[in-house]
Amino acid sequence: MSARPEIAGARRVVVKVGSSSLTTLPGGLDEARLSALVDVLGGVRAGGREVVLVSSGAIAAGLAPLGMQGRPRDLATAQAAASVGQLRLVQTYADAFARHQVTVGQVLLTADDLTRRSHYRNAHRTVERLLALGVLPIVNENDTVATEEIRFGDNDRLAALVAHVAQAEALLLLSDVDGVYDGDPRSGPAQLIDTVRSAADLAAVTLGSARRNGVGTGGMATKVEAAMIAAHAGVPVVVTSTAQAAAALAGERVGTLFAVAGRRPGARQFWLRYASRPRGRLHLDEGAVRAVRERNASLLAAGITGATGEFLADDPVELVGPDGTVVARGLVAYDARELPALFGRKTGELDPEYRREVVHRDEMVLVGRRIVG
Ligand SMILES: Nc1ncnc2c1ncn2[C@@H]1O[C@H](COP(=O)(O)OP(=O)(O)O)[C@@H](O)[C@H]1O
Ligand SMILES: N[C@@H](CCC(=O)OP(=O)(O)O)C(=O)O
Repeated sequence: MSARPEIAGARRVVVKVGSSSLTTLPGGLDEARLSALVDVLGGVRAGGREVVLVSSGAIAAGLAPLGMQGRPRDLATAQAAASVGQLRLVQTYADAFARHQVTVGQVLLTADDLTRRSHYRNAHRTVERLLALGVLPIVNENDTVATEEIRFGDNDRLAALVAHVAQAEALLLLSDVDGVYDGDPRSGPAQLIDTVRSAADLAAVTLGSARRNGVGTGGMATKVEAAMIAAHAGVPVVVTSTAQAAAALAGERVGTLFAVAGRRPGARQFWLRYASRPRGRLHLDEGAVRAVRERNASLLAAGITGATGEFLADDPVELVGPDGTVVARGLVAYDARELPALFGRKTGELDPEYRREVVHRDEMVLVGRRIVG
């Protein structure tokens, strides 16, 4: 039996690989390393498992062809580099996977594709259909159209969301370091962490950011945050180096395992907690806060004192207590402009069309539990 049966037994895996494993600053795309990873994933596919690849590297792969020396600081140039680099990246993958008789498909996502619920369902359907057709989806952020405000920013978090979208049974976060250490191994001796079962296991850990002059973006902090999100959503995660990918997927004890820390939540609950972007706020009185927090109740108009934001019915909003604390997140049943006439009114006093809950319990998640740190 393997050391990590939950990884060895996973039939559908999401594998995320970072820029630092695929590219070098002076040379651009490192085809030998990319090809070595494809050989591993080709083998995994031949063994009957499904793979979704989340690959960074578009911007880094575009630098050398454009004669650029470093990662561009301005958005427009980074987008231009991504436009050139993404094409090279997927073409190189397509050629390498073809040698394993595996067809690949490109899936470019913007944050909006996951923060809007209808788009989220659409992304799920697309990935599901690609897998059903035997295609290996290669996912990246759609850098050429993503603007600063709407970026995922780092692909580690994107990979955690994709693991949920794809209903994966394991997530592998690959980088140039073989696991999570108790301190940045570049800055001195550090100890590898074998397993993380809760945030407490990371209490004494220092997580550095990516090298300033390197090609990666997030460093270990974004990987750990992404791993915690996935583990809380019922997906076990291994953080390790690309060189150890085969061993990790075979369930060997390499890198750092983030053990499953929660039951897999429903799609809507997961989406609300981790992927949605609130479009406004509802201000609750004390009674409403207690009802929502302690009695598992839906939010009724009677307990709302005000609202801010330009939201429409079915948008995600934050539910805020009188002291400004965010209590919950939920889907609001009315447009912002309809609400002021309802505030503080008992349900029986309202016109029949306004008698439904402002936020239904089934469309709400309580907030206040930090998942990292
Ligand atoms: N506590 C830590 N444990 C392991 N690596 C760390 C830690 N803190 C910082 N790092 C650094 O994070 C880097 C990986 O992040 P990054 O360059 O963003 O990777 P990628 O491009 O593969 O996503 C490693 O090179 C490592 O030196
Ligand atoms: N979408 C960007 C990747 C951003 C990113 O997260 O990079 P990395 O830290 O290397 O995983 C690109 O393809 O260049």
